[in-house]
Amino acid sequence: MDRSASASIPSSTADSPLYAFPASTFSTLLQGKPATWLYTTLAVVFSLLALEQAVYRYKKRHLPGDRWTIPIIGKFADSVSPSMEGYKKQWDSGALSAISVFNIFIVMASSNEFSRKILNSPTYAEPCLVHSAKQVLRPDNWVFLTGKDHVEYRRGLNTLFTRKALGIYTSIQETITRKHLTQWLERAAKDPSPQPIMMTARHLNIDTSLRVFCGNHIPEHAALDINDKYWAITQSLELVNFPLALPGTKVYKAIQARKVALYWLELAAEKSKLSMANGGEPECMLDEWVQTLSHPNYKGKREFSNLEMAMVLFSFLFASQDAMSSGLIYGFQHLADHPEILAKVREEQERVRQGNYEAPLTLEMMDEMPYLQAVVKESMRVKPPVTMVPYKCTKAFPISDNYTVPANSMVIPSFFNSLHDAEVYPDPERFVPERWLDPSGSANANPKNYLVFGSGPHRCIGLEYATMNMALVLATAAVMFDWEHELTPESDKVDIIATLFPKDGCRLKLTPRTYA
Ligand code: HEM
Repeated sequence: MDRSASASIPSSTADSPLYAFPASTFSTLLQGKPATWLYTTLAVVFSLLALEQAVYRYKKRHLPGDRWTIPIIGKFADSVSPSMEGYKKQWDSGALSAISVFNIFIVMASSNEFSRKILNSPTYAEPCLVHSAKQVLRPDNWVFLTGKDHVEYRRGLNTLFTRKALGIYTSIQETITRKHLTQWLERAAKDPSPQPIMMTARHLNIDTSLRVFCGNHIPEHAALDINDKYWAITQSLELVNFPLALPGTKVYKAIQARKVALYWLELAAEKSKLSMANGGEPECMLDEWVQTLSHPNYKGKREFSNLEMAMVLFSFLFASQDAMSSGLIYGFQHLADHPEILAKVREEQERVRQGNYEAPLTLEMMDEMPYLQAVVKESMRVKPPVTMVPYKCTKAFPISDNYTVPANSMVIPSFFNSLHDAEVYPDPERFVPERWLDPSGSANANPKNYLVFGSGPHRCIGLEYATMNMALVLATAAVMFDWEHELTPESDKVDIIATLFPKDGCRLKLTPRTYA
């Protein structure tokens, strides 16, 4: 899920030792002294600032990190414009390291051991999305459930990602993908110069998601409207936002966008229920879900209102839109930069499709494409869409023999170092899909290092769907056109907009492939 963030500030994490300044100390300052209000105020401010430093140092103990924190704002400036270089410096400073932003004490975990430990310790730590998430998703969204409630709710959603369900989604994905890639080619025919695929790939993804989730229960103009407005949601996922959702702010715009999306998704749930009640065949995720709910075996279990269903679908959109777009854009970029690998993808396509490039892909055909699957896996290893997820310690967390993360701190497991561990992935910066083809090779022998989708009770619920979608788009593109990457000084630089994107938006020149 796009919990990718870093030193973002969860609303609920406000741990305010500073503001618990005892009143008795305050009055002592005044007693029997000719202190003016100015002196008093200065004394209070000075004491608070000193206390801030003392608390920071007490919590940090021996962890690497600044010896002093910048008063009040801490590392706020770094979190406003995050850079991969900045993060890498932090991760490389130690397996655990400390920072503070607006008095929220944050422990960054960069090693595989500690990152996994946080993700798999629900009694000590639970996810806390970026600050704006509760406002954007609504606080009653299921993704904010924890513990047993979360496990039970999530169990009910597994039915949406069974192999049978994925089979239904494949044909929708295939249709939408072809439609969009054909439009890409039509635009390229009018203007053959390289164009960034940042927004076109995002549009392809959201259209695919909406159709997979809602089929034809959502009208075309509504899907376009949601796509237009969704960018406001992505922009609101900044690490730090203006705290009040006042008109004109990013969070306000994102809330308006969510209202539009929820309106259409709720209507789609209603239409799906009607269609299934009238004996329709399931054609999308909603239909699959409604059928499961009306099955005799389901009797007596939890019911879902139209609004609840809409909120679940919205959480999927929220979780997937940025991560899938990032994954797909880097998939195109990696293949363009490695023509020898793209050639092998095409050889595999030729073998499986047996010369029929128009025939729709099926799940069974995708099963016969191990090289393509290795490409997708490797692309996300080299450039993980989500590099870290913020968690919050619900109580003091003895994470190692000599360090306990204080209660209410934020802990951020990072995935980058696990995915770039040279012992598991030799030459880790290189894009080498072959490393996944050897079943006894170090990449396959160490599945615990592959944290692209997280780990533990909150591990990504949509991972099969996401990887299948990326594979399907790249496979279809590989047979429809050639793409050339226009290298710019920004191509290898990373923009962190919730997830990772190439700074220049990945500029591609497309040329249709023709078959005799
Ligand atoms: C390339 C695409 C994707 C990536 C890289 C990705 C990555 C992640 C990560 C890292 C997490 C947090 C895991 C943790 O805390 O241990 C997550 C959670 C989640 N993801 Fe994904 N995700 C992707 C696509 C999707 C899709 C397509 C869906 C739904 C259709 C989805 C739905 C979710 C949900 C609902 C959660 C929260 C699960 C929970 O809290 O139980 N994601 N994802």
